[in-house]
Amino acid sequence: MNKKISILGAPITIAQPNGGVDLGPDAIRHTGLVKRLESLNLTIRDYGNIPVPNNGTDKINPETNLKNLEKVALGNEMIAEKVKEVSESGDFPLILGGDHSIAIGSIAGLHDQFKDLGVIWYDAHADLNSGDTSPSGNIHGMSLGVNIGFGNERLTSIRGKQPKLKPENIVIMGARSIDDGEKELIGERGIKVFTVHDIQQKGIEKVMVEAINYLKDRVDGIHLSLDVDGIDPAHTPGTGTPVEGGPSYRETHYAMSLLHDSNLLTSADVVEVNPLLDEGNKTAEVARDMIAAFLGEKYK
Ligand SMILES: NC(=[NH2+])NCCC[C@H](N)C(=O)O
Ligand SMILES: [Mn+2]
Ligand SMILES: [Mn+2]
Repeated sequence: MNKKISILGAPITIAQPNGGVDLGPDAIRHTGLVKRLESLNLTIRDYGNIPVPNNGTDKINPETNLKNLEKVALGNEMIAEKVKEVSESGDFPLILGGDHSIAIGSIAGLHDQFKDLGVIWYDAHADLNSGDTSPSGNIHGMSLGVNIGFGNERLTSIRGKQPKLKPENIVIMGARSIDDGEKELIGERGIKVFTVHDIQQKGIEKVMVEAINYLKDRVDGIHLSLDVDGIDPAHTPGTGTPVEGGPSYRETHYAMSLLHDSNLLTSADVVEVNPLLDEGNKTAEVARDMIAAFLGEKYK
């Protein structure tokens, strides 16, 4: 495992409607993240927060069915630049959101270095909408779609027009709220999805091991995109689009630990922590614990 970790705050909030996700990176820092990671013998550099534009509107553009397209694109261009820089310096990029649109920038920034990046998208949602299929116009529900080259060109062309991910390099895990248009795309492109029913049936260990085995021979690194709403809202109430029935803290923690042990993890983003919707700072604390788990913390 890479021992040098670079933290980037990516506080985009205008790709979804709830104020407060912009405070996510600092809420996670306030849990003592850096100390906790230093105790794992990791070297941590914290670059602070990228000054993304966050003055948006809640109006949907009737032509595109998107909200705040230009500003979300600008913010993601800034994120992509910074992620590219950090990743090329040889550090492990750890990007703290911010809403899940930030994965447009983070993955675009990794693309120069990782031409066959694998992604584990741990999320209640698939985030495979586009303006044509979105029920909300919220770009945070479109970021995985954008990364496979699907959706508005202003977003898919960030750092070059080529798709940043191959559909067969993606595993979605924990899904339990997938829109009809997303289901179609999953079928068409053959994207691997483990829903919460698969987790229930096989157990989290089998699911994670299957995911790793599925990816390991075709990718040159694995990026984890951890949406905290992937975890059951009993543990992560501070998030804008919670969905009942998710994997528990314990299951997720074990999954993160297995992912660490695969030795394939090369970067991660942790998104959708909204301290204004939280109970105390509970959700950020869970985020910190999951980060520690995928960076190698063990119980004994
Ligand atoms: N990253 C997220 N929390 N996404 C939620 C997306 C919800 C819904 N599928 C939408 O597209 O509007
Ligand atoms: Mn989600
Ligand atoms: Mn998401």
